[in-house]
Amino acid sequence: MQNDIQEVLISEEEIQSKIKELGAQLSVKYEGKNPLVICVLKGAFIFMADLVKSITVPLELDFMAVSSYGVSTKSSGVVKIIKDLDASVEGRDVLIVEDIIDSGLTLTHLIELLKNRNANSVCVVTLFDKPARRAVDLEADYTGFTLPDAFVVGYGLDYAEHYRNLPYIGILKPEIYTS
Ligand SMILES: O=P(O)(O)OC[C@H]1O[C@H](OP(=O)(O)OP(=O)(O)O)[C@H](O)[C@@H]1O
Ligand code: HPA
Ligand SMILES: [Mg+2]
Repeated sequence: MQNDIQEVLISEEEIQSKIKELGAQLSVKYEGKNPLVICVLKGAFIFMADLVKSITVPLELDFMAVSSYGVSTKSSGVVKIIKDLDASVEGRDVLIVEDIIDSGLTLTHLIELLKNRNANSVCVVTLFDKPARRAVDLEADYTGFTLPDAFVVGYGLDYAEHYRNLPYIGILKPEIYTS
């Protein structure tokens, strides 16, 4: 698996220290509240698990599975809901936890959906952002790292369902997805 990586972009240590910072900021933001923290599966599962350990206010968790990439390195533009939330978001302060914002299509769709379901507030935290690839005007409220325009894997992010378990973020050798 490591042999398929051309370059490590962000190390495990850098990721863990950034998540502690984000957790501290979110703990201040949600002081006195009981946010509903939504993990956008599958990619955000590792970030969500690490992030909530650094948030000190009481919170509830829910999970939603969406997919727009399939086995491709480009968004299909169609956001498929594979698993919906268990809880109602009506009147709730919702924190969406994403691993990466690329075209922005996934999040635009989700934010719209949660607002239509009458969430009291919707805030987005993403660990990674690739602003160069945006197809719609969208910015997260909290961002961990800004990435160059390259397809990356690791720390939850996959290529054709592989590499999610790498503890760092790396760029895949081009021959892996062009062959
Ligand atoms: O800004 P966008 O261009 O919409 O891309 C970002 C989304 O794409 C990836 O999910 P994917 O569809 O690959 O599903 P996965 O999390 O199950 O891998 C990623 O985890 C984000 O949810
Ligand atoms: O760079 C990426 N890697 C993996 N999944 C993704 N989904 C959007 N962008 C990416
Ligand atoms: Mg994916």
